[in-house]
Amino acid sequence: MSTPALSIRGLRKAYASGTEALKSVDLDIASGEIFALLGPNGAGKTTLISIVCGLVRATSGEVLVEGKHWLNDYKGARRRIGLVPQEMNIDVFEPVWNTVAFSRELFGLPRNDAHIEQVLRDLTLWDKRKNILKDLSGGMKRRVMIAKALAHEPDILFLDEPTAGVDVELRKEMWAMVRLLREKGVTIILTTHYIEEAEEMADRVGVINKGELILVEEKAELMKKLGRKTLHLQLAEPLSDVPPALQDWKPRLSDDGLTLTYDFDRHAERTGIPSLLAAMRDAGIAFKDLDTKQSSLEDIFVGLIHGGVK
Ligand SMILES: Nc1ncnc2c1ncn2[C@@H]1O[C@H](COP(=O)(O)OP(=O)(O)OP(=O)(O)O)[C@@H](O)[C@H]1O
Repeated sequence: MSTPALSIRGLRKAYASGTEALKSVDLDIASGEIFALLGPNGAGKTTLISIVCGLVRATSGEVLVEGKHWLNDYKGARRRIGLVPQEMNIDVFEPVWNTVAFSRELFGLPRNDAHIEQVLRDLTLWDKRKNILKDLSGGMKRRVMIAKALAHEPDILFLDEPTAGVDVELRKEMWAMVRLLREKGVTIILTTHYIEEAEEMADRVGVINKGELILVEEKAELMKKLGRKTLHLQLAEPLSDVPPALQDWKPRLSDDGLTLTYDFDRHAERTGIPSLLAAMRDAGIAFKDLDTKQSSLEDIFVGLIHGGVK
């Protein structure tokens, strides 16, 4: 395997308050991949990013950027990384061009107007380069944040909850933007609460909970391995409750009493469907229609956080 863009080994962080935000995390990120780090509030996502970006000091463990030990080459490693933080850290009275170009200067790099122009063009901000940030839409301001993080030509880009609180249209626009960046060879690590975002974009998904990386998996593999299906039965007559005869299958009844939903493992030898249908027939419960649906990554995620990996 070629050298990972990023290697994290035994990373631990205990804050002075005593909170163990990270408990020995190991993770390799391949060059050019989009990796989504999923986790509930307080799972340790921001702490992980902050350590890799040099904003927070780890209690122990190591971080290698393109095979180089981070601590031996802090400046070099940091230059390879761009960070788009959750909070917008921009001066709203500055023009777009200055904001982005200044970010590059902060890394002590020589001026490179051609690169800044390319970044602004890629992010469709070129026409707005002279506008002050205050006059831009929310979506454009977010793009300026990305442009700032790309100004010093990093190979790895961290996006900390890139679409938190934005509308659906803007979220889709951001996704398109991230894909374009990947096509240009940037390795992307994003944290998100939105399962849909990971499902839509990531090559691999990591699930972090209470400071522990409980799962790292190819997204497609994850869906296949843990994917459960749901059977929906449209009943001929409404039920007021799930009848005792069906309790073994733990089906859920919709509020209107007209739909029974049953989760099953499509890889299991016995899905439980024939016996459920037989029990319904014996109990005199007729249905008009039935269909099955693949569980989403969201269902898998909720199952992992609350029930552990089976
Ligand atoms: N500076 C700090 N001092 C003390 N505890 C902290 C500090 N920063 C974070 N924590 C704690 O560490 C844990 C992990 O927090 P972190 O912000 O990394 O989680 P997160 O997954 O990014 O959460 P969110 O999705 O809400 O941003 C939490 O329990 C949090 O309260």
